[in-house]
Amino acid sequence: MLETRDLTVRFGGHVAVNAVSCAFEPGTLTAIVGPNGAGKTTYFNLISGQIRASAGSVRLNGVDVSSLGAPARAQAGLGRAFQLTNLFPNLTVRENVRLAVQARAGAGLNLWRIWSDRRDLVVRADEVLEAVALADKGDAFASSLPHGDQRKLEVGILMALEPQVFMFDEPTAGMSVDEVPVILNLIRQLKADKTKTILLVEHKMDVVRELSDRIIVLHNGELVADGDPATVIASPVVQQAYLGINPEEEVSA
Ligand SMILES: Nc1ncnc2c1ncn2[C@@H]1O[C@H](COP(=O)(O)OP(=O)(O)OP(=O)(O)O)[C@@H](O)[C@H]1O
Repeated sequence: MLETRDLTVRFGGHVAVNAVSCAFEPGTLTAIVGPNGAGKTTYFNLISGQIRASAGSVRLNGVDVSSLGAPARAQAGLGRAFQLTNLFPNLTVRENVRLAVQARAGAGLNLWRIWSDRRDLVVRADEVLEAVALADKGDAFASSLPHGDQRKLEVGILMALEPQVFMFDEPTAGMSVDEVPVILNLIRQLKADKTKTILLVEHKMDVVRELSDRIIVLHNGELVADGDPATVIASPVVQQAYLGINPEEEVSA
């Protein structure tokens, strides 16, 4: 469904993502891990079109989308949660979700005109609010929500847009311990839909271990490991980067 071929970006002399070739299939959740500065967010930016590649390509359903900007890639089915930047702070929670539902239905963005005769859209918006556990906060302004609820709303908006590819960049960052399970449950629900491809950048290895079908590891912009979670987590590069364990010392100890 989604593929990067030799995807590369240089910032001045620095190669932040270096010839990364990888294909992502529907029905799988792939975690992208690696130490700080490894190029994970930059790789996401290249896929979603926030930045243009210096070389290589991004293909969606076999079509090269490399020349498209971020909005066109979103329309083509690449959905990315943007850590709160895609919320409308002065609209209510329900209005935020409704706008996304409307956009998905191709019904334009006039919040006040459409709702009386599109009961299906109302129902869908309410379903999404239920799914992200925000049904009781539908009338609150997005700006008034605590951080964790804003992150849930952001996921709700993404769900309402029904992309083919869901991209989550540290979806639980800044959330309190009791809020984390809600987001993880949502991602689990999305995973159950075998037509969706999910990419997840996440530092918390327990989350990665639990959710992912596959892990790829970036290091200095390069793809250095790719495989099933157990194998990749046990690999020297991950042990060293995340757990501070030097496998050679372990062996000699
Ligand atoms: N716009 C930019 N201009 C110059 N350098 C950049 C730019 N964006 C990223 N970089 C550099 O590219 C490298 C990769 O950064 P990136 O944010 O993708 O890493 P990351 O793996 O997401 O890190 P973290 O886990 O800390 O978020 C870093 O060295 C970073 O400083």
